[in-house]
Formats: sequence, structure tokens, C-alpha cells
Amino acid sequence: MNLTITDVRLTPILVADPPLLNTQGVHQPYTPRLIVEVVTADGITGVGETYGDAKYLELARPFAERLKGRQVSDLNGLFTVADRVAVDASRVENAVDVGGLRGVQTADKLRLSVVSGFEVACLDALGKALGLPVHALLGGKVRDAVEYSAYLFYKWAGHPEGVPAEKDDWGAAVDPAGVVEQARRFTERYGFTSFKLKGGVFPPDEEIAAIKALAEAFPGHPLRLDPNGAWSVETSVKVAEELGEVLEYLEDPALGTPAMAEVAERTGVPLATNMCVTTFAEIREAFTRGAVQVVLSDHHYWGGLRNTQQLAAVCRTFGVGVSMHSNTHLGISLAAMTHVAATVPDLHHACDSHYPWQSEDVLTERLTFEGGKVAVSDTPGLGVELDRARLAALHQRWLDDDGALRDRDDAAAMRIADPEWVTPAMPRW
Ligand SMILES: O=C([O-])C(=O)C[C@H](O)[C@@H](O)C(=O)[O-]
Ligand SMILES: [Mg+2]
Repeated sequence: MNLTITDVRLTPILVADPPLLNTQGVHQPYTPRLIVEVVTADGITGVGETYGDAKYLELARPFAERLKGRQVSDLNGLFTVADRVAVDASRVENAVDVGGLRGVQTADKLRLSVVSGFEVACLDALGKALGLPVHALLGGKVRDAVEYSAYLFYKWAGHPEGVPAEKDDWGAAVDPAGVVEQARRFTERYGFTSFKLKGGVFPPDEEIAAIKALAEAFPGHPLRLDPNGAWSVETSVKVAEELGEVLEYLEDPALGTPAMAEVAERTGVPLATNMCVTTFAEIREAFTRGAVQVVLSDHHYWGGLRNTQQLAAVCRTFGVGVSMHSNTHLGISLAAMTHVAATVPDLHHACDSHYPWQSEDVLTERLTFEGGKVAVSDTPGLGVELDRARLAALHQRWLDDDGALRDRDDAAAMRIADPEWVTPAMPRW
């Protein structure tokens, strides 16, 4: 068996995305992703997926060049290779990721976001070569299916008039009734039993009303609300008082560890985060101050599946829960998330996934949710197969774009509907 990497292919693509609202603005009609392929001397191809914006592409290219001749089994070596790839200082000047939706932006976090796509591709290739599923390479699954939650968004029925976009059949959701209707569709289509609402879009009272409407429509089901840090401590405390009884947890109500610690102390409502703890360096302060009770890992920016397992171990040590965050992603990443989640013993919360919002994929067969769960594949590697024609078509869309969509910009998308829109100063309420 020859595990030497002889070729690496990087394919940036644009995938359709519905008009989902968040505190920064609205999703653009197409969003970038990067598909990574590593090919071994034996002709085995492994696939991975990560963010596709320019700042990731410009690291992925020199990184890929350095992989040829290395072994797909040398996963630790990926981090050494990444350390040698220079990050342009201007990329980390603003110090926040995606307008602030994913916490700090550091050179290391950028590197890790690239490493993760390659790590998954190497694990896929290694698993195929050895005849083992990725979860076996990670130590073995402790469950046969991984539970996901319905990721509810306020949304418009369609992207603004005249903007080239794919249509979706979810309809609008801009009030409590619309949110409950969307939740019903999620349960009908996928069987989800827990619900997360992306908040920070409307004044808190409207979002409180939406959660109360969900609690009434789905009594006893786990509910979460995530305004991406859009509230002050006082507002967060007020929302926690109103919703404490029905929430499984409140996600990133306020920005930063000190504010989160104060909300946690004053309310006792469990707080989850994918914003104030997004790197290992942020763990110590957040955990010792009791600022978060659940860390939402994201293998893309934590540096891959094995780093996610390490994060889970640190969380376990501190008695902090762990679950998973999600941004727009395709089936390769859902498969990767499912493999690693299957190996984490104390996963007590359903994971987030944007996948139901993605009508397009690069796989021959989409992954499916049964009863809100994705079955853990025992097929060698990730258990997915690339559809080359789809990949080429979505890459062509990326090639045809004039650059406007190659970097995610939710505020720019909002300005098309509302020319006066500026990224809101935080806290917004
Ligand atoms: O849980 C979260 O904070 C997210 O998923 C952040 C994302 O960027 C989400 O807000 C989105 O895609 O609009
Ligand atoms: Mg969040």
C-alpha cells in the first residue's frame, strides 16, 4: 500500500443559499466553499471541505503545494506544514471572523480552518486505503446515529427582485407564526425534535415571542436562541428571565467572555458559545469564569476532527458540555461532523447543521436525516462519493462570478434590499 500524496486538487465553488437573516444582514444568494481532494500513489482520492473565501484559498494553495510527497497518514504533520504558510497581516487586522459571527480572527485560526479541510480529505483517503470508516480511525463510534437540531432562521420568501438566485420552497418567516410554520416543516421533512432559532434580527421582545410560540407548539422540546452577541448584558438577563424555563440553552447572548460570565452568574440559564470560545487559547478564561456551559465546536475552525476530540476532552475535564456549531456546509462536512460526533462519548445536545438549507451538493447521493439523526456510515472513509459533474458546474459558477460573491458578506447582501444598511454596532439591543 502506498499512502504517498501524489496530487492535491482544490476546487472553489459557489453554492445556492436562501435569504437567511442574521444580525449582520442576510445571506447572499450563493456562498463560497472549497472542496479539497488528495490523491495517493495508489490512485485513492480523499475528499474534504472547508470555507472557500479568498482568505482561505490564499492559504490553501501554498499549503496544498507542500503536501505532495507526504503520507495521508501523517495527520500531525499537517499542522507543521500549516505553521510554515504565511498569513497576510491584513487578513487578521479586524480581529473578527465573518463580521463577528464566528469570534476572533487570528492567523492560527485561519490556518486551522484550512488544515481541517485537508485533515478530513486525508482521513477519507486513509480510511479507503485501510478499508475502515473515518470514525474507526478516530477510535471508533460510540453511537450509530448522530442527532441534529432544526436550525430555524428568520428569512424572506426570496432574495431581492432582480438578484440572480435559486428559489426555495420554505417561504417567509418574519414573525412567530412564520417561525413555528418553518419548525413544522423541519419536523415533517427531517424529524428534528430540537430547535435553534437564529436571533439578533428583530428586537428581543419579538424573538421572545417566537420562542414562546415554539414552546407552545412543541411542548417539552429542547429550544435554543442565538442572537450572535447582539444583546447587552441587561437585555440578555431580561431575555433569560423571560425564557429561562423553556430554553435548553441561550447561545452567545452577549459578546465576549466577561459579558457572558456576568449573564451566566446573574441568570443561571446555561450559555452556549461558538463565539467567545473558538480557539484553545480562549478556554482558560471562559471556563474558569464560568462564562459558558456548552462549547459548540466546529471542526472547520478548531483544526479538524482530532482537534474536536481534544476540545471535547478539555470540556469534559471542566464539566462543560460540548456540541456542534454549523455554518453553510455541504454533505462532505456533514459526513465529517457525523463521524467525529459519533466518537464523542458525552455529546448530550443535538448538533447544529445548515445542511437542510443547502439544496445543492457535490455528492452523488445526499446525506439524509431520519428522525432528526444522520446514521453513522461504516463504509470505508467518509462514506460519500463526489459527483464530478456537479462539482464542475458549481466551480463554473465560481469562475463566472465577478468576485462579488467569492467572499461572504451578509451586510452587502442586505444593502441590496436596504441601501442604508450598515453593520449594526454591538450590542444592538
Ligand atoms: O451559530 C452561529 O453563531 C452561526 O451559525 C453563525 C452563522 O454565521 C449563522 O449566523 C449564519 O450562517 O447566518
Ligand atoms: Mg452561534
